[in-house]
Amino acid sequence: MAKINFGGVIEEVVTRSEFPLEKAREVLKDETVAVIGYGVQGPGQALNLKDNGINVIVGQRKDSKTWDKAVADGWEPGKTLFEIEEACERGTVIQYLLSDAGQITLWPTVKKYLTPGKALYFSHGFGITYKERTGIVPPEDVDVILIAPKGSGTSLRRMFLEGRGLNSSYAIFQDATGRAKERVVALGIGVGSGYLFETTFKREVYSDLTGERGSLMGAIQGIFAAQYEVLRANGHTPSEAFNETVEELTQSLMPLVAENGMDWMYANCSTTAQRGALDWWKKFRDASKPVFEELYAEVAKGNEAQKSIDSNSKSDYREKLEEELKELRESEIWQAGAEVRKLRPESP
Ligand SMILES: NC(=O)c1ccc[n+]([C@@H]2O[C@H](COP(=O)([O-])OP(=O)(O)OC[C@H]3O[C@@H](n4cnc5c(N)ncnc54)[C@H](O)[C@@H]3O)[C@@H](O)[C@H]2O)c1
Ligand SMILES: CC(C)(O)[C@@H](O)C(=O)O
Ligand SMILES: [Mg+2]
Ligand SMILES: [Mg+2]
Repeated sequence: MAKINFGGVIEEVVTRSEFPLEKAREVLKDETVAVIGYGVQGPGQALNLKDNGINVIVGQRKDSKTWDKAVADGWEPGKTLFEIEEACERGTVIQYLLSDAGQITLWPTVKKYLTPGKALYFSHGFGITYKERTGIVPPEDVDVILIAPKGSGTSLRRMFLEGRGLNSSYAIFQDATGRAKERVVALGIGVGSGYLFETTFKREVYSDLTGERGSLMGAIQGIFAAQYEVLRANGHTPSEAFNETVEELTQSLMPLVAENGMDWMYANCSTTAQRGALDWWKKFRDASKPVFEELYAEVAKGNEAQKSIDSNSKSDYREKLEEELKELRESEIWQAGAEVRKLRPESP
């Protein structure tokens, strides 16, 4: 494993050059990888594994939209696409990619097929870490492993097709066969990861729940809304407020930050922007840090997991969710955004 100095802290990572695809194929040559669930991660991981020459089948509920999607993606019923139970029976690696709530419901069924020597694979530390709440306790004679792509399943597939790779974390919760490490790393490379960094199930779920509620989605949406509302309240038009809040960030600055870092961005904007951004960032950090601390504490107590389990198990879950998503979709900022996106010269 390569030792990398991340800003003064040495970590070990697995790169594709030290664990090439040929090695992954060799490790997995006698395995049948059953990808259970074809929502967001399922398609990305299953298609990348297939294109990487791994023996993979998909397990999905019949008579569902996602079954039809799997067929449209080229999975063949009875050959590479099966009902969940049949796929679990055929798989030697069971990639448990149902929604976290679906994993709880289906656990008694899936557990039956975890015969000795199989591997149970997750892309989230949720089910295992919060086992008192999920009831997911695997038998002791199977490997329990995790590859968590750090991004959407949509990006996992898109980046793979572009010859790039999304980074993933990996973890071993249980090594029953003595092969858990080579299995998990081979699967990580097989699903198209750019490189792999080590974690535990607990650290994965704590950081993931914090990130998606925080700077990846929750906090950023909150900051977008706050700035947009202030600009609008002060007489700025929707197009001006949206461009100055979101469009410039995603289209101009973030690609540069992705390439070079925020430190470079600070060094390569106007002196005026530089002065202001240097003066204001600590104020924003200090204002938001207590919220992040509260968020992390809620995650660590299991309250965020419980909220998500409870809301997912309500009978009117879908309707309530649709109402909340509609509110976001119909908010002025995202309505303005839809128009701004259409005006991009490259838009169809
Ligand atoms: N969405 C992402 O991009 C992403 C990123 C990293 C990790 N993850 C993790 O990967 C796993 C899968 O997430 P996802 O977003 O792809 O899931 P999802 O919400 O898209 O659902 C996946 C599948 O679960 C099936 N399902 C849900 N409830 C079911 C039930 N009761 N019985 C049978 N099938 C059921 C759905 O039909 C669907 O095919 C989760 O552990 C998630 O935390 C997701
Ligand atoms: C793609 C995300 C936000 O990183 C993932 O964690 C999820 O749960 O969908
Ligand atoms: Mg997540
Ligand atoms: Mg995530």
